[in-house]
Amino acid sequence: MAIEKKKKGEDGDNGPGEYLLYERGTGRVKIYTYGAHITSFKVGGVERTWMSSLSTMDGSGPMRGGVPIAFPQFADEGPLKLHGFARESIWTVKESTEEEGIVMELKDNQTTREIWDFPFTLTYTVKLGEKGDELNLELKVVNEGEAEFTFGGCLHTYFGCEALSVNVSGLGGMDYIDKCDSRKVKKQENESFTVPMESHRSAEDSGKAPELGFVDRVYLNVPGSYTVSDASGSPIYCISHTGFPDTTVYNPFTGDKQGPGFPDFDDDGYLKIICIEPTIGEDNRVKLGGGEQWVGGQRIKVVSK
Ligand SMILES: O=P(O)(O)OC[C@H]1O[C@H](O)[C@H](O)[C@@H](O)[C@@H]1O
Repeated sequence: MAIEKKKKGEDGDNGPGEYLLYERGTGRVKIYTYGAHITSFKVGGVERTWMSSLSTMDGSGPMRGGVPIAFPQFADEGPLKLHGFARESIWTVKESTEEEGIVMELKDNQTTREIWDFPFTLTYTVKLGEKGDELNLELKVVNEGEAEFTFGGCLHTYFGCEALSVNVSGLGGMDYIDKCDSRKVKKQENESFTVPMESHRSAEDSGKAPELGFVDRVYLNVPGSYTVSDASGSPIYCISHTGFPDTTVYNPFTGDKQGPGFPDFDDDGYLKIICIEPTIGEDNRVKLGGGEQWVGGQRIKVVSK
């Protein structure tokens, strides 16, 4: 099989609807039409993303893990529901071939118009490289109307890893909004970033003692090229993005994951993931005139076996 389309419930699947399994080389991707949400990316049989075992899977809300798509709003940076509606919409499969990948589309409809009154087409292309160890994600936004609109968003990629021992390089010298510290703008001095040592949710924000480890940062105007390495310095993922101005780095660590906003996050989930999300944050929202288009993408190369 190169690509197989599966119906809701087929093969005992407990997910929110139709899904596709896509294989190329040693790579394998599982993606639902609900949210155009990738819930699995394996290379050589090893899972490289992560899904929470507590995730909603019945289509009644966003799924926790994999690669959710946020559009037309990033996080709570605007009037819409957290991360907008794209991750909870049903997309249409436009194309699915081994070489060209899977192309899914979302157009405005009555539901989206009630939330955000603009005509648009989103096209999401998910393509494995020939060997299967590289995954290319591309999101295209077209303004199908005449009036200008602005949008934010992200590809909220959850990378599976030993979160407490990895290093992320490529963020040194960057300014970031520390969402765990009253959105203060700070500069990352070190070239290399590790989860537990540098960051904490401030007492001011949580109302509790600072929690070592909670990371929720939006790095601004980044070049967008990162390497996630293990404790011995061996690279695990080489990641780059285009089009998106910002990068969010996110790991909820202990404590807040069990708060009202995180009932779907495994208790030990923070040990297993780091999110590195190509982002269009509040200050860099994209303006699209009638008929104009915008394209952004993330490239993930899996380096470790
Ligand atoms: O809980 P979710 O809606 O999936 O959002 C998860 C997270 O997404 C981004 O990383 C934001 O920066 C976080 O502030 C938010 O908590």
